[in-house]
Amino acid sequence: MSEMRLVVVGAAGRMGRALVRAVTESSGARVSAAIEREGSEFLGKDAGELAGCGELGVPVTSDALTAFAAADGVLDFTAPKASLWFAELAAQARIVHVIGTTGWAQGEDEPLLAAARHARIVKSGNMSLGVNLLAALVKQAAKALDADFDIEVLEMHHKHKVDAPSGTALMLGEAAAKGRGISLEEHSVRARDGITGARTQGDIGFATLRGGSVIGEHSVIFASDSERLTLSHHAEDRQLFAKGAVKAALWAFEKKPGFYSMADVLGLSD
Ligand SMILES: NC(=O)C1=CN([C@@H]2O[C@H](COP(=O)(O)OP(=O)(O)OC[C@H]3O[C@@H](n4cnc5c(N)ncnc54)[C@H](OP(=O)(O)O)[C@@H]3O)[C@@H](O)[C@H]2O)C=CC1
Ligand SMILES: O=C(O)C1=N[C@H](C(=O)O)C[C@H](O)C1
Repeated sequence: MSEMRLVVVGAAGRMGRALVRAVTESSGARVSAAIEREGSEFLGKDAGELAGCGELGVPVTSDALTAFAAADGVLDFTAPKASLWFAELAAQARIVHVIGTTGWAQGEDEPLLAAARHARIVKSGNMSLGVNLLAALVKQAAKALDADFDIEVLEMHHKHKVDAPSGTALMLGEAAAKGRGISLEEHSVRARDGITGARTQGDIGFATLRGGSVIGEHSVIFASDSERLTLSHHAEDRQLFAKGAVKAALWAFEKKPGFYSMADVLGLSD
C-alpha cells in the first residue's frame, strides 16, 4: 500500500513539531502539508526545519482546503474552534482526522459526530497507551470500591497550557464516573476556593497544577477513612503523544467513516 499522506495542522506548535518528527520517523506515512493560521510568522518556513528533523521540502501554508484535498489524513493538536473547522474540511475531503485538541466546552464537540458521517475521526484527550490503560483501570477500581472512597483527580502540566482541567483529567473523571454508574457532569467539582463546605459524598473532584516544563502528570486518588489507593501516569516525552497520533491515523486509514477513540485504536474499548 502507498504511504499515507498526512497534513499536520498547527505545525509550528509544541505538538505540531513533535507530530512532524513522528511522521518522518514512521514507516507508512509522510508529511504532505503543514498548516498554520493566516498571518502566522511561520508561513513559508520548512516544516522539517521547524521540527528539527532537517529540510522536508514542505513549507508551512495557511491553505488547509488545498492541503486536505491532496491528503489521506490530518493530525490536529490545535484548539477547539480550529479543530471544528478542520473536521468540516476533513469530512468534505473524506479523509482521516486525528484530533488531540483539548479544552472543549460542554457539547462544543457535537458537530464532530456529523463530520464523522464522512470522515474517519479519532479523538482523544490523550494518545498514549499508558493513559488509555489507566482509564480502564480507573473504571475498574471505581466499580470495585464503594461510595466510601472519595475520588479526586490531580494533574500537572507545563506553564504554557491554556485549558484546565486537562483533557486527560476529564477522561479519567469520565472513566471513574462510568465505573460508579453516575454522570460526571452532575458530580464533578472542577475547582475549590474559599468556604466550600464539606465534601459531598459521590463528588468527583479535580485539582490542577501548572508550572515549568512538565509534560503531563495525572493521578486518580481513591480515599476512604482507612486506606487510599492512587493510580498514576507520568509522561516523560511529548513524542509519546505524537507517535500515538500517527498510529491512530494509520489504524483509521483502513476503517469506515465514524467516530473512534484511542481506546478503539489500542483495542482497550469495551
Ligand atoms: N491528546 C493528546 O495526547 C495531547 C493533546 N494536547 C493538546 O493539543 C493542543 C495543542 O497543544 P500544544 O501543541 O502544546 O499547543 P501550541 O499552542 O504549542 O500549538 C497549537 C498550534 O496550533 C495553532 N493553531 C491554532 N489555531 C489554528 C488555526 N485556526 N489554524 C492553524 N493553526 C492553528 C497555533 O497557532 P497560534 O500560536 O498562531 O495560535 C499553534 O501553532 C492542546 O489542546 C493540548 O491540550 C497536547 C499534548 C497531547
Ligand atoms: O497540553 C498538553 O501538553 C497536554 N494536553 C493533554 C491534556 O489536556 O490532557 C494531554 C497531555 O497530558 C499533554
